[in-house]
Amino acid sequence: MASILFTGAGRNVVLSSALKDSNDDQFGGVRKNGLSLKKGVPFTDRNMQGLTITNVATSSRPAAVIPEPSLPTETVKNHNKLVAWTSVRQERWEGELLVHGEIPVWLRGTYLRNGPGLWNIGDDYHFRHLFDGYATLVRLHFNNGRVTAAHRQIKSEAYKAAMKNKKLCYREFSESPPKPNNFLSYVGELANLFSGASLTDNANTGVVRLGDGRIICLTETVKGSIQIDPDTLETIGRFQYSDSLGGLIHSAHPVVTESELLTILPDLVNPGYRVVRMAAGTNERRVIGRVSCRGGPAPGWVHSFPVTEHYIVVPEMPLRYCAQNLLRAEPTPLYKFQWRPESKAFMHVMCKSTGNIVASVEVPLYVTFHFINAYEEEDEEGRVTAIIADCCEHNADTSILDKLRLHNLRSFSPQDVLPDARVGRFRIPLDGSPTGGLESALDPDQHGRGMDMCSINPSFLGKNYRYAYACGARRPCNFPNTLTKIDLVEKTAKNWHEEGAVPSEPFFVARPGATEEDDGVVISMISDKNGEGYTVLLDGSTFEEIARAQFPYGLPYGLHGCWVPKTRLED
Ligand SMILES: CC(=O)/C=C/C=C(C)/C=C/C1=C(C)CCCC1(C)C
Ligand SMILES: CC(/C=C/C=O)=C\C=C\C=O
Ligand SMILES: [Fe+2]
Repeated sequence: MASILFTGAGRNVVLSSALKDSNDDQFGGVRKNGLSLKKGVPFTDRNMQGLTITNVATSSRPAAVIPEPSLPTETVKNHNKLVAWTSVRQERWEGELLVHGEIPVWLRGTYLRNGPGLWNIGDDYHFRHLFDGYATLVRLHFNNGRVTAAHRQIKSEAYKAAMKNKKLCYREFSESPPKPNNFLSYVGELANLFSGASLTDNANTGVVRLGDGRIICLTETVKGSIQIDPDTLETIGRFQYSDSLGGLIHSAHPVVTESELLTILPDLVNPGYRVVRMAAGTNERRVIGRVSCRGGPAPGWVHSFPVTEHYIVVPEMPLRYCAQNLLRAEPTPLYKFQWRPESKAFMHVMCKSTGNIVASVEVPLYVTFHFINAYEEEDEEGRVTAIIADCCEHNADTSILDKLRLHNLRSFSPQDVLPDARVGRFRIPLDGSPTGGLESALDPDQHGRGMDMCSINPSFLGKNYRYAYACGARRPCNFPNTLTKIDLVEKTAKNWHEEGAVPSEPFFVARPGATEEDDGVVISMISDKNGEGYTVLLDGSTFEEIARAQFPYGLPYGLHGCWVPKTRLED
């Protein structure tokens, strides 16, 4: 085992790198024939981009051993370049991060982030779209003002098959294995699609902590629900639903509380949506209710959905699944979807306890991936008159999907090509009115007309709330490049920005005992323009930076995270 000593302000950080072939890793191994790391180089130097490492451990003792690890040649080109859209494959990496500023001592626990961090299969196959990449977990563990980090690939069947066979083996978001060349194999392929056998289980979108403590990584295919160990980031295995509900696809973002998981299963055969509940401690989903589509011919894409205290809102977006596109091997402009404005847009409201639909209204056309939150609006007598549901809304323009192609993201032109987005606020009346409203909750210029990747204080889930955190824009840009705190009452935003950097979803963690909604910190991981990576902590209230912790190499962009509080047992 070799170690790299990194010295920084008042603390020694040792990255011990096992530069042997690892027995527990059937795919990896350190790549050879690359650059050598200079002895004694502090880790703020740009020296470890794009590493493929099998095993790294940390140590807090001062180390004298200075290794010369080999880096892959391709890492050279990442120097001085944003690494957000570059594959960084880590079969396993762990290390303590150098902290600047002060991490509050009350912040004790683990932030896990999932996302597509590997967009190639060897040298020959390169994915096209951000959402295609193989799932990559990053872990930040906060304890007593210190941060340790880890980084590891999820071993889905899709990932293992790709690494073993050196080719794409399952249907990913935008890509499918090559088309069969004769009728018989085409029929087989059809059967594989409808049985789900050819769909990916690459759980690259989110990670949730169930009420019973199990950690599940998710994508939009039901089979892509994978349990991981939050301490080691090891893949435990597929999360098996014990019910017989079937279903091939579900929302990438279930709503998870201490007692249950709620999710939506779109029904492509008989267009509609099944809303299901899985109680904590079980693997069994039970149907709460079903709602049929009002437009057609297929359900709208449900990447996420909002809930209030008593209701589940089922969005029916005019960006709909498309059976023909699902069958195609080659990508279409909207991938597996189709924009059907003539089919209109709807919002359905289902009662959580009965499954009854209490409202189903037509709303203006919209495009969203992420709902922020929802709540019940009451009159003076306390009667619920409407549901307010907020989302990151892309002005009913599907072009954002194309902008998330890797080619576009990697084009570092100063052109302002990120389409405008806003906080879209739906008002869904519960008085039987046939239509609902959709307006901007604040002037989108407050957040640079960019808006996505949101979080709230989880204690305000489903309740009247004031603050949302998200990624916004400092123009010109081709991707959201700020962190923004939205005040929905004052209709203002506070913005954090560092030139050339791409921040990931700001994640709010409340201070234990807090009484104010914004009393806590916001965590984000940043890929900066120099090819480096760090995590930043902002004060949830002032939105000022309070600390940053530097990674020894740049991180690929990641999507969504969750918080695993430190348990008493760990004290
Ligand atoms: C990363 C992200 O936000 C979304 C990922 C979505 C995926 C992987 C969707 C995959 C699908 C298939 C492989 C076939 C069926 C349709 C669909 C759910 C889009
Ligand atoms: C990263 C993203 C949209 C950015 C646009 O402004 C959407 C991610 C969706 C999946 O989680
Ligand atoms: Fe998402």
